[in-house]
Amino acid sequence: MTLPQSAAPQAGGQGSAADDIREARTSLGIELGSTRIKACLIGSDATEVLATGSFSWENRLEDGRWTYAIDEVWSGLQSAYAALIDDAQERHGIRPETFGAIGVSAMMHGYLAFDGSGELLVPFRTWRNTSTGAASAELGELFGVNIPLRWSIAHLHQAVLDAEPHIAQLASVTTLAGYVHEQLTGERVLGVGDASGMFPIDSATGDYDERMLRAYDALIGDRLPAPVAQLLPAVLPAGAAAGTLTQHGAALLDPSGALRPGIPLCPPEGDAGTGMVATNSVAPRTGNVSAGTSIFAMVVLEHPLAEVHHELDLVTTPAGDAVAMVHCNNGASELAAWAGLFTRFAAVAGQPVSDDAAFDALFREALEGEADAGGLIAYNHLAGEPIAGLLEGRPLFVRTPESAFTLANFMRAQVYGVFGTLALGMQVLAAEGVQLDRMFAHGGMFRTAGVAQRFLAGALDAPVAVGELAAEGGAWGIAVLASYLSHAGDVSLVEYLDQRVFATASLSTVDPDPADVAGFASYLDRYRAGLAIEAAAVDSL
Ligand SMILES: Nc1ncnc2c1ncn2[C@@H]1O[C@H](COP(=O)(O)OP(=O)(O)O)[C@@H](O)[C@H]1O
Ligand SMILES: O=C(CO)[C@@H](O)[C@@H](O)COP(=O)(O)O
Repeated sequence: MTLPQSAAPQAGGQGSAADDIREARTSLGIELGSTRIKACLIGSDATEVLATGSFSWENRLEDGRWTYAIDEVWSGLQSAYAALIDDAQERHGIRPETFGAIGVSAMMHGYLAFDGSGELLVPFRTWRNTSTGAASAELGELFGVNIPLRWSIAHLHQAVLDAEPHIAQLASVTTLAGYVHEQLTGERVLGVGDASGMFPIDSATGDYDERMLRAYDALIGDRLPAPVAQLLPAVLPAGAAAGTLTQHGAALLDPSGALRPGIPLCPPEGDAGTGMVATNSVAPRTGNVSAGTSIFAMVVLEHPLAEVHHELDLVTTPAGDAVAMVHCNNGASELAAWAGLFTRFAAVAGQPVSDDAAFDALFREALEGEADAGGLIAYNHLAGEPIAGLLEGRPLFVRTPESAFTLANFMRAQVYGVFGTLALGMQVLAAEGVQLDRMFAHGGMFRTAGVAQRFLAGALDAPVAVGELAAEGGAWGIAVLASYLSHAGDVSLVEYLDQRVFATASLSTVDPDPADVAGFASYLDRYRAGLAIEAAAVDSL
């Protein structure tokens, strides 16, 4: 997800925003996304973004596993934080040294394993790894719920099954947000939404499911050094106190020494939860789609699902309510690769354009394409894609000799390709009878207004809303969760968002165009049939 566009500077740089910063009526949100680490500062009006900062990074495939270096977590956080401080100085004439509250959010799941002295035992294994098939199948059977490949317990169990030597020294496992939060505060805790992507949560207790904890301990016997509950972080709901910034934590975030310790932190959350907050989608029947490096749709459930489906993951809101998620490992990265190719072409042709301008031109062209993309098909599978039954990624573009190979159709096929696997999963959710009042979309694809939004409405055959702060993301969502710390005693999270944060927010909603709906349905038929080509590519290339 991406950050809100910069708010307008206060007149003379010394208005109420500067007062908010000086008097610490602010909340700092930090999100470690797949392609950017983002920092976002809000004031007493949560909808006003006072300053932002970011740092670009990329996962790497090392020894067959997607990872990020831990050193880069810290250098990236420091850069994003420093950029935010500079932005505050430039826009409001003041360098913040303290905040009312801080929150940390990050990509969810995966595996960060530590020994008793806090040493990382193996390189960070991110959500994108699909090497946990045996573990996920065994746990799904044991628990009677879908355990996706990227769940932390699947990573842990796979390491046990593979008898990895580090298991003997294992003292704790956490997510990226949990790790950063612990370094900043000394507290080994996790927001319930992020925890739900480690191990199944019982929404009635707001904690790890007791029955499943016991079943896992019985299965594992002495193959782990401790009962699994001792290895996992403690679970907290939104609004709970989750520790304060220590001297050590302050120095990690701001090596200049200006940042003061003692600031309260909210429970660290995953980007699913902060996406729900950023789109006011935490109440039953609300849904949202996040379209970034990955793409995933979530709907807050009114009733438990009737059956287990491998296409549907169960997580929770930051308040602990059950959410069904259709998650695809591959979102808009392949689209970005094609946009990069065209940007380079423009440069070598002597007409350089910015990345945003290239997206704008290519997306506008896609609007001119045929409703079914002229028979062209694009597969965005850079990484394995469980819903499509693919263990590895092989991005492909396919056409027949008679298909209409134009730039407009090509670009429409690429945008449709981002929504292809998601649409397959959404059909399963619809067949479960899950009702939703609206779908709210967010993420980098919506930086170009009106195009991805229209095609997504066609793909889902449902109205799609995009917020005024269209590209607002998890960094803003976690800043809002941090601001909720001082209100949690008075109002529920749903009320806080409805009444205090989103009361005046305006939305642009696009209804599905019947021609797009029919065109996408025909694209999806070909897309589904062509998955056999993808599987063959994985086998032979
Ligand atoms: N101006 C733009 N218009 C449309 N799509 C864009 C634009 N800029 C970036 N994107 C798309 O947004 C994606 C990044 O989305 P983002 O939500 O920031 O990702 P993440 O949170 O996973 O790092 C890129 O892969 C790219 O395809
Ligand atoms: O796996 C999940 C959510 O379940 C995400 O954390 C993961 O897809 C990363 O999301 P981004 O593509 O970085 O927005």
